[in-house]
Amino acid sequence: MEHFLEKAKSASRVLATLSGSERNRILREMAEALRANTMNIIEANAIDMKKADVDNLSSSLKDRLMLDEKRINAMAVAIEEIAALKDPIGKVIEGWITETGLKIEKVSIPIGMIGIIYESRPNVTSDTAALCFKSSNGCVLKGGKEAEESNKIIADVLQQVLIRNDLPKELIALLPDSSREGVAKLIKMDRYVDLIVPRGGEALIRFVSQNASVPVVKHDKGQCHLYIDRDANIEDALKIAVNAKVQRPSACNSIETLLVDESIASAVLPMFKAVFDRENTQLKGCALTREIIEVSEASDEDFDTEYLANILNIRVVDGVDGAISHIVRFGSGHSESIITENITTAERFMESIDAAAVYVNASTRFTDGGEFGFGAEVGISTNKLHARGPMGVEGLTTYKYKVYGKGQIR
Ligand SMILES: NC(=O)C1=CN([C@@H]2O[C@H](COP(=O)(O)OP(=O)(O)OC[C@H]3O[C@@H](n4cnc5c(N)ncnc54)[C@H](OP(=O)(O)O)[C@@H]3O)[C@@H](O)[C@H]2O)C=CC1
Ligand SMILES: N[C@@H](CCC(=O)OP(=O)(O)O)C(=O)O
Repeated sequence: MEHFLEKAKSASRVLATLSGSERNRILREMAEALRANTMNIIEANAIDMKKADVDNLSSSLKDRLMLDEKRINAMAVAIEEIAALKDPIGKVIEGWITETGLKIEKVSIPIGMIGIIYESRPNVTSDTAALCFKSSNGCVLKGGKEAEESNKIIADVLQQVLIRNDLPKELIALLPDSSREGVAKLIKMDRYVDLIVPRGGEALIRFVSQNASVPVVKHDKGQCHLYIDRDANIEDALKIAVNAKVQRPSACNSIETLLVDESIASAVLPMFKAVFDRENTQLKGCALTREIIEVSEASDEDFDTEYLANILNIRVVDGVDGAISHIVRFGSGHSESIITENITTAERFMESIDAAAVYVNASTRFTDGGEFGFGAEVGISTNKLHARGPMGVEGLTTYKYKVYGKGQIR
């Protein structure tokens, strides 16, 4: 492992010799290579999917894992969008001249070597590789075990492009030992790895936070909420609630709980039940909810559960403050939304909620690198430092001060 990481780290230094336009050209080649290998990728993915069937994996896991022509094309488009972004490296963020006449420039630079541990979602392999390459970072990727064959072929296709361009293939590397022991070693290799991004469920985040000596940017689970205020436009609220739960329940940015202002609960809950029944959503409710509509009981454990499935809790709360209290207790700092036409209430929610993305009158499903205009994302950072929310190329940079003198001494 150490030898492999040493090689990968020294490979990452080669990136400093490439101009932004060269990196973009190579990225566009990577996109084309993915398209050209569509059938090979689908074949490799079929092996993973067959194993997923044999192992009886959940429908949300299979939905994340599955690749078809459309999804592979979307991966290629994401790389092209990343290529089209402004170069995040070498940007003078600020510049000034001090009293002593020193010219100081704060300039963006790559972080170096990034280790990314993620779920069984093969598009993350090409998305993160492309984001790292664009921002001149080397990367070591460790995807979920269920996606092994898909990840291998995607990484291989991208590496072949590097080789054709006389670049070391280790710039985009899969962790050779993908076992839990391999992860345990990786997160302690601070000599070679500059940042670890764990993207996944609670067990992964806990393990990495407790054991890493490399700095970590957590991409934790999404325990997301939608609050329907007394001043909500109910037509919008119904549409947004359905989208935030049903469009892709397996995604971390989908909601798990609907919070409803008690002053409108008896009028609106039957409407929410009707729309969710049409979507076959399994509803669970608090005691007040169950006085109004017929649903099964939601316990505190349910309010703390990320279903990643078409299941939704409903809780009646005492206005915006009740919603904020619930979110403070159960939220995971990912994405939260309020539906209201009242600007004061909207602002109160915006200012009080401590999450990576806080929405007014929109679906939490928008917390996504592509939707934010970043081309793709390494993931949704639930950290406050160093990056927050969809982590794109900007989140993969740091800076240094370049100080130009004319013989000054202090
Ligand atoms: N914030 C964000 O950006 C995102 C968050 N998520 C969250 O991820 C979860 C869904 O992913 P899920 O399928 O459960 O993924 P897991 O958390 O089970 O797995 C993700 C990765 O972590 C590894 N892993 C898991 N547990 C450990 C551990 N204890 N020690 C070392 N490595 C570990 C897995 O390896 P292996 O497979 O080899 O066991 C895999 O590579 C949801 O909670 C979702 O909200 C998902 C996507 C984005
Ligand atoms: N980029 C994603 C968000 C990340 C995410 O949810 O990942 P996952 O939990 O693996 O489905 C999207 O909304 O498309």
